[in-house]
Amino acid sequence: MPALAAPDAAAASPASAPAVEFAGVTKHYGGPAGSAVVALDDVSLAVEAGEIFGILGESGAGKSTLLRLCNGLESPSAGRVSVEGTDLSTLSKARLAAMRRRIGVVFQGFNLLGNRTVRQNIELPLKLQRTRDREFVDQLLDFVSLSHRAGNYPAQLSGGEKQRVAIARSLVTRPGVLLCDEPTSALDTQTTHDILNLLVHTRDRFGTTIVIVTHELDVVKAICRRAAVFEGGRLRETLTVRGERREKPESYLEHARSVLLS
Ligand SMILES: Nc1ncnc2c1ncn2[C@@H]1O[C@H](COP(=O)(O)OP(=O)(O)OP(=O)(O)O)[C@@H](O)[C@H]1O
Repeated sequence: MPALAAPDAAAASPASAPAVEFAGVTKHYGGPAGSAVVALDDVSLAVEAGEIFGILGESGAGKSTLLRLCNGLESPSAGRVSVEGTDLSTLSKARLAAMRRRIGVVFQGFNLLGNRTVRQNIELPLKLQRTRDREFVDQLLDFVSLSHRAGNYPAQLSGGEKQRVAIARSLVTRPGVLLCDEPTSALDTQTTHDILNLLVHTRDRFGTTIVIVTHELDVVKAICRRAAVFEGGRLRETLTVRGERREKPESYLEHARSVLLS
């Protein structure tokens, strides 16, 4: 198993606009009996193009809300969310839809269609746009090492394979930004390592900026250059990951040995 690639190998020049920028963003939701829940409170952060950026926080910290604002599923109560230099609130419905195709999403639960094959799942976003790109789909199947599984259905795949299909599907519209919501929480240690490797390769090959929401510090340590720590909707601190990344063991047995015998 190769070690993970350097976390900032493809970081873009500082001159380019941030891939994602929050400027003074607050998000309220209506609570019971007219009360309001403040899910995000005056959050400002910038994710550089080509960066793999972590979002950390305990349950209810506001992580999912931040992702929904990033891909324009929700709009802020105050402040500005920009993607690739464009303030999402300035976009017409059609242009927001086009922008959302520049933003891929990968979920903890994979969200694959059970009655479609691996290839059909990957092709689905193109089909919804009434386009085809068979050659790119073939390239993506190869990229995620699933060419031999193209005709299989999700139920015939392992969790790691399902997540690789989901990653290929998220890349088929060639997004500039990939949002990952707890992408490895349902996976074992070795499979987590493989998926994190794939995310690093995605950034290196396609230049994709990756924002990864997780509660797993090891995940951030393995692939992120920086991570924002949220508590109760507030950005408490943005940390720069320091030190040597621990190389993951070659096999599950070695991992078990290193944990149980040390
Ligand atoms: N649609 C909604 N309506 C009302 N309150 C909401 C809504 N969505 C989120 N909240 C509240 O906003 C706060 C932040 O929620 P959010 O889901 O963003 O947190 P999270 O960090 O992603 O949590 P988890 O890790 O459990 O998914 C919580 O108090 C939550 O109850």
